[in-house]
Amino acid sequence: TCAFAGQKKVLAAYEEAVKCGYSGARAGRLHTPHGVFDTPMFMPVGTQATVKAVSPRELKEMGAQIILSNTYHLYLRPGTELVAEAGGLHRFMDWDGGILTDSGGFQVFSLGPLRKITEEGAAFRSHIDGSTQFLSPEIAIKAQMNLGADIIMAFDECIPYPAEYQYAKLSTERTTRWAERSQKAHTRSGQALFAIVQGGMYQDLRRVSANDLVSLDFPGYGIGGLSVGEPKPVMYEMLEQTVPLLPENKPRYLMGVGTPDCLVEAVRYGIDMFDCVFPTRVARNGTAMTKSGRLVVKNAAYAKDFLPIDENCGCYACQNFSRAYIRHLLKADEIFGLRLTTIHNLYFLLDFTKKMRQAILEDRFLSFREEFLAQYCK
Ligand SMILES: CCOC(=O)Nc1nc2cc3nc(NC)[nH]c3cc2c(=O)[nH]1
Ligand SMILES: [Zn+2]
Repeated sequence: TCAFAGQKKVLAAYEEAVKCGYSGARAGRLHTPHGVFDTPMFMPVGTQATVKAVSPRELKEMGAQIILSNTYHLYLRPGTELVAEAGGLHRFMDWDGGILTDSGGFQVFSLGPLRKITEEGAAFRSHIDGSTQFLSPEIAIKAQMNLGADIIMAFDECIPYPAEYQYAKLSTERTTRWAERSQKAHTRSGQALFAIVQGGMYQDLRRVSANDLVSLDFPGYGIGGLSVGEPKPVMYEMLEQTVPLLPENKPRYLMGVGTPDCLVEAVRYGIDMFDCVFPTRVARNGTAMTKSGRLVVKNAAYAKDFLPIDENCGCYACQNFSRAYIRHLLKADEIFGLRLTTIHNLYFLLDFTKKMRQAILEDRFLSFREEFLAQYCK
């Protein structure tokens, strides 16, 4: 079950609100078998059943609520039946918070050398051992039921960017048929199946995709096919076309996003949930996220900088270590260096979503957004 109680601020006069630039931002509570979680929320990505370089205890400590794991990877290695025998993904990785698994759709199309997509599903070669593999809605849902995540995703095709209108149309219609097959294959109660809106960068296809999936009645909706290289204004335009068509009392999850500037814009359009590998990935090459932009702590400029990455940051790295120390560890290829930059970046994004939630609840989200964007350079 996944009930969403959006605490959307009730506005006296909607028209009045629109004039003053009222946004669709809302602060909600997501109910799952592993707890009730606040939105807007950022979900750390733990592709292979671990959020790289940090422990479940550290994730808890920094305020992570729901984490993401990739079905495609776990299906290939160690196998989703094995995880089921181990007691499911929560037990396997010792995480008692929420878990969301993706259907493997995106990875198949972006990772493995793709073989062929048919009505039945997608044939591809494993990026691990080159073996020929096949994923379909039924196989992807069975794999996710084996993993036992709280929220699972319908099998979809993330349309590449750019794509011809005709291809986007056919693919989106197929994703809707796959969503229906995912629904029929999903027999595990207590687990929420989200559909994924596609439509490429075409307004009309986005609206058709959203309306068709809403009429199939899912407990939540992912917005896919974005953050695939399109200009940000195009992504925002697709959000503007899609989000208003989704039920207000259900969670909206924008996949693969992103940087703080994208998060604050997407929240303005009414997005509740985000995931992105960016904070953990850039951390591993020594880049820290701050409210004024990125800080490459590996740079020589910080060799004798004995201040923390961010003096106002409450994370373990900023409370105890200097830029000079972290730079030294990174230069010396010490694993602890990557752990500190990862802890900081995850904390930064988790704290940022907390600040957005607070701003929404206190009806000052638009000024929060203005102030943040004025200071943050991409
Ligand atoms: C997380 C649930 O995802 C799925 O099951 N399919 C899917 N995943 C995506 C992941 C994405 N990451 C990015 N940018 C980094 N864009 C994405 C799109 C999809 C998608 O359309 N469909
Ligand atoms: Zn920090």
